[in-house]
Amino acid sequence: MDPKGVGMTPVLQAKGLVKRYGRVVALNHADFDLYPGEILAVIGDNGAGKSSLIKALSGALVPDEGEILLDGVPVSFRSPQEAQDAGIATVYQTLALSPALSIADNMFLGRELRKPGPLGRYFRVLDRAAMEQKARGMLSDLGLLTIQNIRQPVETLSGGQRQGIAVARAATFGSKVVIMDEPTAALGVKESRRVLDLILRVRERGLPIVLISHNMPHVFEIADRIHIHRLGQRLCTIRPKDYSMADAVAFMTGAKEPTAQAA
Ligand SMILES: Nc1ncnc2c1ncn2[C@@H]1O[C@H](COP(=O)(O)OP(=O)(O)OP(=O)(O)O)[C@@H](O)[C@H]1O
Repeated sequence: MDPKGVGMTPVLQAKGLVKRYGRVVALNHADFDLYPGEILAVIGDNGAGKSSLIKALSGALVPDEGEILLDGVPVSFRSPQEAQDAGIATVYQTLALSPALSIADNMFLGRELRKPGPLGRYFRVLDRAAMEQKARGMLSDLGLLTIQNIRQPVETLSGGQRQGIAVARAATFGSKVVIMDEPTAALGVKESRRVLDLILRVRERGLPIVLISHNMPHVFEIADRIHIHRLGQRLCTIRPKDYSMADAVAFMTGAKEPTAQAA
């Protein structure tokens, strides 16, 4: 599928990001564009600066130079919370879920619904029924209702199911962008399949996704565009249908240079 949003204002954009760690330049005038409704994969060799880029976009790192724009408006995040509040939801490899809490509790962690009226307002009584109903609705929208019991503690779920909860949570709360860092790295074949399907379903709902992955078959299967990062900057972006996986790896490692058009 062709990315729908290319040519429109990027949902999330970075221009000339620089991040130095002493003498190491992790980001060397890096640019980034994510368009509405697309799955953008970010690939690059170890140490190329992918994590630094993602951290800058998600508020976990403050760049030394450069600009970040959300819906065309310059933003500067001083913490991941600020980025999240602005609509940038990040699902990390090490998931920020509380294992002992239920699925519904995890989905509403920090955003609990209270009972209407004085019970909720003054006595802070949680509206469990409403949370469970909303959680169930969201999971079923995303095709995740193989999870039978919304009250079941998250520690009883598989890795793929946990990713599902984290993504559902990210997709529920007014997010504009979902960033997923190596979502399938720790998963088996079947579970990976489910997570890839989930990413496609999130796109169907209109949310653009940034997918950081070392898994070329996964990237080539689901990405609309691929941002290739090398030596702290964006080398080029390609469409999977125009190039082979071998080409992408060759660009990544520097074995081959992209055409002027891709660069
Ligand atoms: N906190 C830090 N302190 C010092 N150097 C750092 C720090 N974080 C990253 N770097 C350096 O910055 C460069 C880019 O690292 P980054 O983690 O962004 O790359 P990456 O593409 O995500 O790599 P990988 O695929 O291996 O995770 C590397 O040379 C790394 O050693």
